[in-house]
Amino acid sequence: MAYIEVKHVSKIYGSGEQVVRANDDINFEVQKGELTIIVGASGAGKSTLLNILGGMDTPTKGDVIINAKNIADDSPKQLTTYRRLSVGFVFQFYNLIPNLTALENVELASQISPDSLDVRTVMEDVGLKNRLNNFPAQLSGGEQQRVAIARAIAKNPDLLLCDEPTGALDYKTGKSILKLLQDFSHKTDKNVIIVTHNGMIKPMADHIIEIGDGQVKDGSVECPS
Ligand SMILES: Nc1ncnc2c1ncn2[C@@H]1O[C@H](COP(=O)(O)OP(=O)(O)OP(=O)(O)O)[C@@H](O)[C@H]1O
Repeated sequence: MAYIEVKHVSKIYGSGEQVVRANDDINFEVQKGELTIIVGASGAGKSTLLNILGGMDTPTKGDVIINAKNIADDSPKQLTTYRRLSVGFVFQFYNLIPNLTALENVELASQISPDSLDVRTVMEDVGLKNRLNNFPAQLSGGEQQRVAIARAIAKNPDLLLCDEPTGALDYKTGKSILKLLQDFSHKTDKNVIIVTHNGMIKPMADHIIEIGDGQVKDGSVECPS
């Protein structure tokens, strides 16, 4: 059975003449341990889909089966538990807490998970063992994104969702961030899903899902490993 099954998912915002079909009958499967990227033009519905997968939004219609459980049926309380225990998030602009050090930012997230990883080991894995006591403003963009990734990984989530994680970074720094995400997925057999405009990511993916006008396009491919 696939780790993720998205079946006939639609998300409709507004009503009457103001209706926006952000996702319009989306269907795909993702196998365990895959690094998946979701690509598509601006407004295609990528972030909406990522938010639904992460339990931050609910579909208007359809099933979102993650690890054999349909989160589309979940109550808000169940979704809170799902987000807390099963999902890590990485965003374009890091979203670190400015008055906490890099280490404290990661510790804070690890404290909400009963299955968290050793924070100092995670910081070392992302190449930041010498920057533990720096505040976000003292770190480069790439380093701040490493802290954000460490924060997401330290929770030990089954699913790591990234919305344009390299959007604010130069090519070389972006590539090193992607390698980090790829390593996480392949070494731990966990799922990473990256929403992006960045074509550079395509060769690193195990699975590419192309979205256009709220629908999965035929170009979507499962990449041979
Ligand atoms: N909360 C909302 N209320 C109304 N419309 C929304 C809402 N969220 C998204 N939309 C609309 O849904 C459509 C898809 O938006 P979405 O953010 O998912 O696209 P995207 O592919 O992630 O775009 P981008 O690459 O520019 O971030 C857009 O037309 C957007 O305006």
